[in-house]
Amino acid sequence: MTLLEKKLGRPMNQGELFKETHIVKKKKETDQERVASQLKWRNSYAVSDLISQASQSNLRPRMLKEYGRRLQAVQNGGSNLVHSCSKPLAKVDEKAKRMILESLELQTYVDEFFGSTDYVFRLTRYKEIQGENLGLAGHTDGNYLTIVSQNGINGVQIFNKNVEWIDVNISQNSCIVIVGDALKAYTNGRLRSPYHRVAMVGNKDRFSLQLFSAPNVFYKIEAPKELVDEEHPLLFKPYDLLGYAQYIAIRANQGFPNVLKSFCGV
Ligand SMILES: O=C(O)CCC(=O)C(=O)O
Ligand SMILES: [Fe+2]
Repeated sequence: MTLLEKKLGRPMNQGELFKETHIVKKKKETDQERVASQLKWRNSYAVSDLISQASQSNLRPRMLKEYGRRLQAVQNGGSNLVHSCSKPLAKVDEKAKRMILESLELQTYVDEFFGSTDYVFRLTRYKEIQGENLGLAGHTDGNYLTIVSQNGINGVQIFNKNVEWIDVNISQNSCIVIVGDALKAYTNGRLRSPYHRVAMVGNKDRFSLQLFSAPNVFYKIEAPKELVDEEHPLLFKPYDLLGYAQYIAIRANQGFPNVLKSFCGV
């Protein structure tokens, strides 16, 4: 149970779920405040939150149980809203992953890859604030793929090679597919995980749905031998997501682009 659920004495309903992931930024924050508020915000449903909280303390068994309970609820259709919102994103996720594996001629790994994958679905509301409003600071995702769907309000920005933040502008019915560090490592760097953030500039609230697919926390993330040769030497030592999340948690945030390389780069 989350703290709010403990207080309520029952699981949260959808409205409360939205509130819990609600980001409000009223003033320019110091770095310390930003990290603190991000950690507060991240106290929701992302697998990385769960792992980082879990790995930091004796919360682990309870958090994992809670995580299991929520996944079960979604799988059982226990929450129609969550189920109906996440299903189309799951389809995109599956299609994208199949295309990626096929394009790298890794068809024989499809079962193992999908079999080792866990999913977390998250709903986030970014509140409209006049002026500067950084909804989520720069980071790379640690998982395989993140599928983002939004209510027509753009906000995601990608950091490009020219050291500029580029807006990701998509049409109302499209979604964004973000490659995470686990897929970068698995593909031995064939796919890159972009450094990105959420910056709100408009005057409307932004609602975003995110489906995170990730290797289960103990799965050894290792590039298949087919992707490693003289021309493509192994870039990352095998690792698991739990270790990676612990590494990031110790550093308090994910705020630098080459965190994967610094963690397990060869
Ligand atoms: O809310 C969004 O649009 C993207 C969020 C994101 O980048 C993340 O949660 O890792
Ligand atoms: Fe992200």
